[in-house]
Amino acid sequence: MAPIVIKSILISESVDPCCKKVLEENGIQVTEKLNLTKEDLISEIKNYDGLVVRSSTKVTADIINAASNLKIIGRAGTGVDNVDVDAATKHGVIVMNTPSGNTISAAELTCILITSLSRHVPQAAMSMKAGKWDRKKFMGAELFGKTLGIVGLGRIGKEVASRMQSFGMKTIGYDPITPREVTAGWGVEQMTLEELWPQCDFITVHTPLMPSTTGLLNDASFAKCKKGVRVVNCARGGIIDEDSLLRALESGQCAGAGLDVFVEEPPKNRALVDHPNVISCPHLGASTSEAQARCGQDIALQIVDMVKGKGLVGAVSALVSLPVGMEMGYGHCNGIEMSNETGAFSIHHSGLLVCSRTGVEFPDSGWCLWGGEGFG
Ligand SMILES: NC(=O)C1=CN([C@@H]2O[C@H](COP(=O)(O)OP(=O)(O)OC[C@H]3O[C@@H](n4cnc5c(N)ncnc54)[C@H](O)[C@@H]3O)[C@@H](O)[C@H]2O)C=CC1
Ligand SMILES: O=C(O)C(=O)COP(=O)(O)O
Repeated sequence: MAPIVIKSILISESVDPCCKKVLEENGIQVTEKLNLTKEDLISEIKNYDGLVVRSSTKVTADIINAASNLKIIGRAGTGVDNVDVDAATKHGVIVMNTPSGNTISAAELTCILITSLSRHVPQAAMSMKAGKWDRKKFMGAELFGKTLGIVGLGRIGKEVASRMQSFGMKTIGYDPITPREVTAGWGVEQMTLEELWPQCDFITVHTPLMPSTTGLLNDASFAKCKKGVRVVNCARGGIIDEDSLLRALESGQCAGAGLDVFVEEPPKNRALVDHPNVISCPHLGASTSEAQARCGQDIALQIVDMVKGKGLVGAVSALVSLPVGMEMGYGHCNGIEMSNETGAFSIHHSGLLVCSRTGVEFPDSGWCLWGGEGFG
């Protein structure tokens, strides 16, 4: 791979200081400017070879079009839905993420929301602060023996399963790519969504946001659930349709929701946040010092490796050809029949890798490219 020259990088969000340190140690000039407006970013971006973001900076096509020198957009985290990957690819800008750096933190917050929902901890704490001692109102239910449905059995879904199994929960799930025999090894029985909905006491979603996952939980799927199901979304706003969720909460079909993410962040419509059976956080899944240190360091090291021509780890936007039978690395890709394929992949909307031979979509799968060859 030919080295790519990166002399200057703009960091537009609160990224761990180790990111700046590693880049500067490798001769890259770093400028941190937080809370830029879209107009500010459009006028600034032409001065930089690289941009490092988290989830708040919306890197739209008009920003990318104005970025005459930009070669890399580094996402210190997992989801790249805030970056127009198509526009970046058209402009020859590489988009890179660090998908495993915040897995444990996001999984832990998910489990915290599940356990809090079962015992109304946030509501009880608020009532104590209001000077009350209300033991009756906050009667809960044990998690032991209950069924947790996990939709999306990738990195975070897997970690959630093992943690909630330690509470004695039965874990069932659905994933169109991760093979059933792989998740059976983690104690997660896979089934169709139709079979899953009516069995669950709790449902948690861990998919990327893309057309096939938008509104996965909607009026029709809520209607198939047990009355009183509780749901958690620590993935992306919109995977659980927000209007349907509100209707299900109001009718009692859904007894509680734990929400870390929203369609609009921060949400202007406060109906869900204000609902008494909703516990919510301002997108805190990755907000731990450990996750931020990993993501900040990983994105800096990946950029430095790219500059040195060592590799393109984490790239989600490079047009890439995989040699026949190449080892794809992680569990759920190993399930794809690659052995007789020359896997020509191209990037689709929302950062999906699409195999031109099979049409199989790989969400958010920069890590699939580890060890790959033939980057353009
Ligand atoms: N709240 C937060 O701060 C954080 C949120 N996230 C988000 O969590 C989500 C999951 O992240 P990871 O587990 O790292 O991703 P991953 O790529 O490891 O796993 C996603 C899984 O979803 C599956 N999937 C795709 N389409 C599906 C469908 N229609 N139905 C069911 N499963 C489907 C994929 O096959 C894959 O196994 C992403 O949306 C990510 O952006 C990640 C980190 C922090
Ligand atoms: O990594 C992800 O997908 C996240 O949602 C975390 O977002 P953040 O880096 O905390 O803005």
